[in-house]
Amino acid sequence: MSTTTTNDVAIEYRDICKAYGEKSVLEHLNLRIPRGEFITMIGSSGSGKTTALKMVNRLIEPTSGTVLVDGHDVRETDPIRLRRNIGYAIQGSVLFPHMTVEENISYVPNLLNKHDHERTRKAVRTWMDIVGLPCDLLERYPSELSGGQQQRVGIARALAASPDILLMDEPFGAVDEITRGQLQVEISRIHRETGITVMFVTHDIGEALRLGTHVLVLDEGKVQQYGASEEILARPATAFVEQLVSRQRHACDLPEDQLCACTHSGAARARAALAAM
Ligand SMILES: Nc1ncnc2c1ncn2[C@@H]1O[C@H](COP(=O)(O)OP(=O)(O)OP(=O)(O)O)[C@@H](O)[C@H]1O
Repeated sequence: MSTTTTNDVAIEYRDICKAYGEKSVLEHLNLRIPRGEFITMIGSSGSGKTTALKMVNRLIEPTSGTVLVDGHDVRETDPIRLRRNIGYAIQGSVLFPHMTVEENISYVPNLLNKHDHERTRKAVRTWMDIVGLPCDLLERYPSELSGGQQQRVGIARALAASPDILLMDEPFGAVDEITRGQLQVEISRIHRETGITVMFVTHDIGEALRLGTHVLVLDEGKVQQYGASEEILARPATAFVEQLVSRQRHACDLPEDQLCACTHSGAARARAALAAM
């Protein structure tokens, strides 16, 4: 039985349903995300991942049910205050085009530290370092950066106000494989070092299994499985999850019959597969 108390829970979905007109998009989503977890969300296109993510910072409201952040119903929290504590990074560049890199990253910290610009100046340089960007890019405009650099600036901007929660919607979808690998390493390190709670939407099952402390698999608005990567690989709960992970297993050259068995050796093989990724 879980010993997680309400205080340890960063985000909670309580019986969330969402419909657009007649179309049901999320059905009775119940999920508790403990502080400091890195949740990856994966599923077919249109399965409700972005919808679920955007409910945390109130960009989307549920049709019924309650979303809690730090134990508080988000509907009762001022959206501006709520969003200051929640970083948000999405695919592609969403930087302000008319602002330099420094102005982009310091935008929210400047709102928060109105009188202490030196503190913000130092924080921006620290975040540049953390996301692996040289400070000589600070005076450039977004159009003068590569896609990977823009993505890193977007992550630095999302993190710059030191939020407790980071929402990422396919943040590495628009970059090449090498940059993607580097960004994955960096976001893992940032998560380890800051203890931030991360929700991360991806279409890449390898990325979901590699980055997530827990993986949420959605299909047609319903949770198919929620568990650690080893668990998902070793014991897929539904045919949908089985199909999703089978290609990953082939990539790792693991015998499916052994992975599917509910045995310790299955989990050990799954761990070995993850370590080899
Ligand atoms: N504002 C809207 N009005 C009507 N339907 C919407 C709206 N926003 C999303 N939808 C629909 O809700 C469903 C879920 O969308 P959502 O973006 O949450 O899915 P997703 O799992 O993130 O998809 P993808 O992986 O393709 O990004 C889709 O069928 C989508 O077309």
